[in-house]
Order: sequence, then C-alpha cells, then structure tokens
Amino acid sequence: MTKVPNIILVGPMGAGKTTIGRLISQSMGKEFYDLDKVIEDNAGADISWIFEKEGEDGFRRRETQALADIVQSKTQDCVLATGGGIVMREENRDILHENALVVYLYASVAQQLYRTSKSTHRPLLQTGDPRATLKKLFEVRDPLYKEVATLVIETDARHPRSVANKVLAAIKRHLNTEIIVS
Ligand SMILES: Nc1ncnc2c1ncn2[C@@H]1O[C@H](COP(=O)(O)OP(=O)(O)O)[C@@H](O)[C@H]1O
Ligand SMILES: O=C(O)C1=C[C@@H](OP(=O)(O)O)[C@@H](O)[C@H](O)C1
Ligand SMILES: [Mg+2]
Repeated sequence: MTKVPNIILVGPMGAGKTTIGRLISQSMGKEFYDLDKVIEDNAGADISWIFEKEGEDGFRRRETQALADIVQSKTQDCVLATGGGIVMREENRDILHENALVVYLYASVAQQLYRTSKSTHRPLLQTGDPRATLKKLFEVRDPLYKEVATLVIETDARHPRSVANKVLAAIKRHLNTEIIVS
C-alpha cells in the first residue's frame, strides 16, 4: 500500500477546512492539526488578540513558523487544516508544494458568507461589509489556491460528511491506493 502523505486543506474562510479536516483525519487514522489552533496554543492568545496586538503581519509571521514546524516534525502523518490566508506568502506556497498532498476546498462567496456569519472569531470579517471583503479576498486568493492544490473539491450544497467522503475518494483515486474509510 502506498504511503499516504500529509494532507493539507486550503481554501477560503468558511470553506470547511477545520470541519472537513477533522472528519477525514478520523477516517484515515491520522493526527489532525488546525493551524489556527496551533498558532493560538503557541502564542497563548487567540487569533483576534494576535491581530489586535501584532497586526496581520504579526499573525502571518506566526502562521509561517507554525506551518514550517508542523511539516518538519509531522512528516507523513497528519491532516492539517490551514487558515484561508496561508497562500498569501510565497514561502508558504513553496512549503505546501514540497511537503503534502494539497486539497483546495472550494466554496462560493455566498456560502463563505453564510457559513462565517454566525461567528466573530475571524478578524478580517469584522467589517461593515464582510461580503465585499470575502469577494475581494477570493479574487486574489482563488488562483493561488489552484496553484498549490493537487485536488479541488466543490463544497457548496453538500453536507460536511459528504464533502469529507468526496475528499477521501479523490485522494484514494489520486494515490491509487487503499484508504480505510470508517
Ligand atoms: N459543507 C458544509 N455545509 C454546511 N456547513 C458547513 C460545511 N462545512 C463547514 N460548515 C460549517 O461552516 C462553518 C465554518 O466551517 P469551518 O470548518 O470553520 O471553515 P474554515 O475552517 O474553512 O474557515 C462551521 O460552522 C461549519 O460547521
Ligand atoms: O483568510 C484569512 O486570512 C484567515 C482565515 C482564518 O482561518 P479560517 O480560514 O479557518 O477561517 C484565520 O487564519 C485568520 O482569521 C485569517
Ligand atoms: Mg478553520
């Protein structure tokens, strides 16, 4: 059986990276990491606090460090959900290219807005017009997600379990190997 590499999920806020990452890690028997959670644990503070005190630049520095640490120490054994801005730095894109099978979870701006509207923990969306922010970010980032991704999975109009199954099936097809789906 082919060794399954690290699986890294990318995509916009609200695509379901955190939710789907956890589900597929359970099915694959791999450890799950959410990069935002790793950054928060390392900082001893939440994302909103980091943005407020250190600005987005401070957050991006922490994000790159956390990504590099994880791919170096957890090689071959984890599912990692990134934050939506991971593709903004070229050095991050290089790390993604070299170290993992990258899956882009696609969601339309309407779905992104709907799924992020019930929470307040995303500082970039604490604006008067989150729809406009999501649209602007999507225009910049969608080509970058496509640049780093091996697989692209559409998530609109799909339940999380159904998205997870679709991701697992696509990975299996791609690697032409057996993945235990529980
Ligand atoms: N396929 C889906 N259909 C409906 N709701 C979803 C789906 N995927 C995720 N969600 C919900 O959307 C919200 C954001 O999901 P999350 O996993 O935090 O996204 P991300 O990590 O990409 O920002 C959560 O409330 C989650 O339950
Ligand atoms: O898109 C972004 O720049 C961000 C996405 C967030 O993660 P999710 O994509 O998991 O919401 C989080 O990393 C931070 O608020 C910045
Ligand atoms: Mg997330």
